[in-house]
Amino acid sequence: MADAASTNTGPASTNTAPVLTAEALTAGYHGVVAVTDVNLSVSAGEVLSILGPNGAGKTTTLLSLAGVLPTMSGRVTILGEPVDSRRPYRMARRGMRFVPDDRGLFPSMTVGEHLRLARRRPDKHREHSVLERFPALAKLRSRTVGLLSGGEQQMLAIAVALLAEPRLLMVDEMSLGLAPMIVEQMLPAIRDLARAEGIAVVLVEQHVGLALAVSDRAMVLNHGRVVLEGQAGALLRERDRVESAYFGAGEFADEEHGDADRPSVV
Ligand SMILES: Nc1ncnc2c1ncn2[C@@H]1O[C@H](COP(=O)(O)OP(=O)(O)OP(=O)(O)O)[C@@H](O)[C@H]1O
Repeated sequence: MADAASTNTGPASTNTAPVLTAEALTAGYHGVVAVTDVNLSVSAGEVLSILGPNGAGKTTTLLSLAGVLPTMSGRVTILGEPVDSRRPYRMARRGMRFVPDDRGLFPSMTVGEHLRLARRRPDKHREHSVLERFPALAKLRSRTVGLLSGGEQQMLAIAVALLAEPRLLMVDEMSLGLAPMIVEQMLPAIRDLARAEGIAVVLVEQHVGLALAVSDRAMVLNHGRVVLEGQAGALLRERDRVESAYFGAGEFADEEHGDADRPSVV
């Protein structure tokens, strides 16, 4: 983690026009609000992490940003165009890739078939440069996806998204069920590609410390609202503020639960 943090110096070549914006985004299910008043902007080459405890509204936010879940109010744009949940193909053509927490792969297809389908152009160099980041995948081309481990499937899902040369990559809980060692390899790999290729990245993550180490900015959601946001490096140094945002200031600082009992999230 220290390595990832030490290289967290901001995107190499940030194009300042935002790739993704949300203004006063409110979203939910069956008329019940789950997240409200989310405002954000992500530029090319920038990594934003959306953090927060279970049920905070992270996935709901990401689904709305990706156009999978229609917004109840507010506005989301990708490359200056309003997101239209009725036209997912158009959003994909514009370079949006969304990796859901169930990875969205076809269990009966092989790794190689996924990689071939994902390439926008018959460009072997692209495949090599993506697979260099995930060397374990290169040896598994003929393996059926249903027989891959969870970590291997996650690597494939990310590789498939990256092969399409996205302008915007959104990943929901990449670390779900993965060994910490794999997460420690994959998150910096995504950050490096984002920097090198100017991809705007939004991560929903439970590994708070690692997410902050690879991100440029982060926001913490709690009970459907943004309760803390800022530069990731600064938040990494101010873990008390992040923990307060997770647990609510003072919630654990009473007689029964001293600060020492408060679980660490960073
Ligand atoms: N399909 C759904 N129908 C109704 N309510 C839902 C649905 N999905 C999520 N919710 C509710 O919306 C709220 C936010 O859930 P969301 O999944 O966005 O949280 P999260 O921060 O991603 O949580 P976790 O870290 O546990 O995945 C929760 O109260 C949840 O119960």
